[in-house]
Amino acid sequence: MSETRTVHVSAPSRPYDVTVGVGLLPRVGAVCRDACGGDTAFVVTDSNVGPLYGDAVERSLAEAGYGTARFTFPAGEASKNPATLFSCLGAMADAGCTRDTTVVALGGGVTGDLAGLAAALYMRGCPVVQVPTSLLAMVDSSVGGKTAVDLPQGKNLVGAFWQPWAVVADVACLETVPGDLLLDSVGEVVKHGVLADPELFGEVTSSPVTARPLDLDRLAAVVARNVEIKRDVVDADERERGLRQTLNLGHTAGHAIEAASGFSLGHGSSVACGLAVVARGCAAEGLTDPAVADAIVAGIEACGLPVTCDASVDEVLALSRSDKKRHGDTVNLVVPVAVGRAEVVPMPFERYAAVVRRGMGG
Ligand SMILES: NC(=O)c1ccc[n+]([C@@H]2O[C@H](COP(=O)([O-])OP(=O)(O)OC[C@H]3O[C@@H](n4cnc5c(N)ncnc54)[C@H](O)[C@@H]3O)[C@@H](O)[C@H]2O)c1
Ligand SMILES: O=C(O)C(=O)C[C@@H](O)[C@H](O)[C@H](O)COP(=O)(O)O
Ligand SMILES: [Zn+2]
Repeated sequence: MSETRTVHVSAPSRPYDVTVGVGLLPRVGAVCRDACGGDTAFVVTDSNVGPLYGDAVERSLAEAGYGTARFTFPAGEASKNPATLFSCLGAMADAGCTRDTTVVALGGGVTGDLAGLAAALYMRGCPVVQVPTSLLAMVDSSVGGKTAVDLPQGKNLVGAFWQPWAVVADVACLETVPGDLLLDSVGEVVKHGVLADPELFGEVTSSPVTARPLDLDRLAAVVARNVEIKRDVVDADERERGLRQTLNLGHTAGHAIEAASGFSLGHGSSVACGLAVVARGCAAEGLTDPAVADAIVAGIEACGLPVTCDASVDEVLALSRSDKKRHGDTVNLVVPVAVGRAEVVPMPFERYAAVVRRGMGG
């Protein structure tokens, strides 16, 4: 019998539980009943996840007394845009959803971000329960309340903070995730290790968590540890005024690398690559001990994640200009100072450009 772990998030705007374990999908309805009440649920999912898990989740919701409707969009980052968001909102209106309807975000980070934003907007806000099915969504995006869609100008440019009412992470769902997508998610796990937990970093970089057959109990423990790391930051700084900016480690360059690839490189791989670029560049610029940078880059490589990319320095810098951590000419760069600690260092854009140039070997 596998252990079920509960991590409590005490975000000032809304406290909630994150439940992590094996075989939890049949509990989704009961969790929604306890956390949200109401009598209707609207399941948002993508074209890969819906056919796999949509029926099980709707069955559980029906058993808990909910009438259900479902919105399915084409899987992938290309759908994380205002057009899909407004289709989803229109489908909610067509289905007669009210303010008491619980939105159930069933899928990866794209689904969670899109459905979370739809829930924040529909009738000025209705409950959302995150049911993450990718490793990335379990360890990161389902927790903390950031929701968003992309614009052609950049990632996550339209969004809201909207904490979920509950999160249910059933690691058994990871069995159906293709190998390359499962590996991609490890980028955010490595990031959490570098931010806060040298032991986690050592564990996941020395022994792959994505090796088949999957060790679901180990994965559940890894997911719960990542959720605790993120929870500690979100509890302290829900609105990203200070400490939460550290969760963006690797993202200033990473989001640019992701966009420059036309989103063919996954978010986790882009973050891993952005982290490698920043670690090398910060070492070259005297901001990070070179031994720390070497350990980070070696760890990323050991996982099988990229430490270089096809994008040019100019492309990465141009795309970095729309980053949300830029204030005027100042970039708040998250600098890895040790494996287990990062600091936000404000710097002029030109200094950030030097970090990126040197980190990319330019
Ligand atoms: N809100 C946040 O705090 C936050 C944090 C990190 C990342 N993100 C966002 O999350 C997104 C990346 O998330 P992602 O990697 O989960 O992307 P995703 O949602 O596109 O999922 C990746 C792929 O895996 C498939 N998939 C998911 N679960 C599956 C399952 N159990 N079985 C089979 N296929 C499955 C999806 O259909 C998709 O094709 C990016 O848009 C990123 O910006 C948000
Ligand atoms: O939760 C956060 O805070 C994060 O920064 C987590 C990131 O992994 C995530 O990719 C987030 O969506 C990035 O936020 P953004 O504000 O840089 O778009
Ligand atoms: Zn991220």
